[in-house]
Amino acid sequence: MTTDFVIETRALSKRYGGKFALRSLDLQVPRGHIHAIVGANGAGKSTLFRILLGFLAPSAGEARILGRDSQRLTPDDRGRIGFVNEEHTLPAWMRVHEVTAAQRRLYPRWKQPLFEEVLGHYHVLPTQKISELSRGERAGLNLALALAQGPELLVLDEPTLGLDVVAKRAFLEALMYSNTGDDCTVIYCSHQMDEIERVADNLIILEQGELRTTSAPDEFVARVTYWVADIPFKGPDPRNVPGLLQVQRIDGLHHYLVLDQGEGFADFLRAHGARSINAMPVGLDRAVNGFLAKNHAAPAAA
Ligand SMILES: Nc1ncnc2c1ncn2[C@@H]1O[C@H](COP(=O)(O)OP(=O)(O)OP(=O)(O)O)[C@@H](O)[C@H]1O
Repeated sequence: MTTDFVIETRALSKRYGGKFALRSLDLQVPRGHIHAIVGANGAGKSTLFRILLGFLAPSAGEARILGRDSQRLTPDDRGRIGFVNEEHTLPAWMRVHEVTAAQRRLYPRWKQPLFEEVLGHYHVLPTQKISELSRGERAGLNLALALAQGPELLVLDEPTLGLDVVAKRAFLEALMYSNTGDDCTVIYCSHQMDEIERVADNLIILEQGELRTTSAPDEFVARVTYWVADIPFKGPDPRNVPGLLQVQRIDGLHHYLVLDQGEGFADFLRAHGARSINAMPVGLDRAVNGFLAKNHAAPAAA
């Protein structure tokens, strides 16, 4: 058993009929910090979470969470893990103070001041029914409940889906506040790169059930560059462009998004007749989406 990793999978596969949702995934998530999992729709993120939480059995391989086999979690193990998903399901007929009291009885490590601090980001009254809360308020309540359990690991499956900018900001601030002591590891999946850029310390990219890369978000961003070149005629055959993620021709200029290319890329463009060349950094959104789009549609040959 390795306790340095809050999550560890070995050759983890999940197949639904003829379709692989996870393919021989080897993933290690170290303790501490906020880890974001990103991937296109259907990449296997929710499947991974469901296996890790013991809701779903793998087809092959193993998954460990907090050092335990995810398929053999005890109630005590589950008490060390908080889970929030996009649905924010709580009993609709209960009042906020009733839900809170029930949770407080359930979790011996309950942290009332933290609960109040996190819920304080929202204008929720203790006497309100769950059914009366807005989606963002329900998300905030869910997060406050999950954090107040004092979990060692908090698993969030697209927790800010459908929230407006203000609710999203409140959610993220609460999340970052909770993580300041680093005694709670957060693993979180989202399609919202602006959020990930703000809160995540580590970026895990899944593609078609396989692990593509793990690194700090800014390290990943530094690997991707955007080049605009004035090349007469068609320019080089896209199949020969090193590290190509995307190419577009706009107003007679070639726009290239490339991975792992240094200054040598300018030489490549010059060798193909480029007259003016500009390299620009990109944000996480463009870097990740360019990376993921590469295998969705190969660039057409010139
Ligand atoms: N119960 C199921 N039966 C059959 N196929 C399934 C089932 N659940 C998921 N899949 C398939 O497994 C793959 C992974 O799905 P999963 O929900 O894990 O992806 P995801 O990365 O969470 O996607 P999204 O970003 O769209 O939420 C998809 O191709 C999906 O169609």
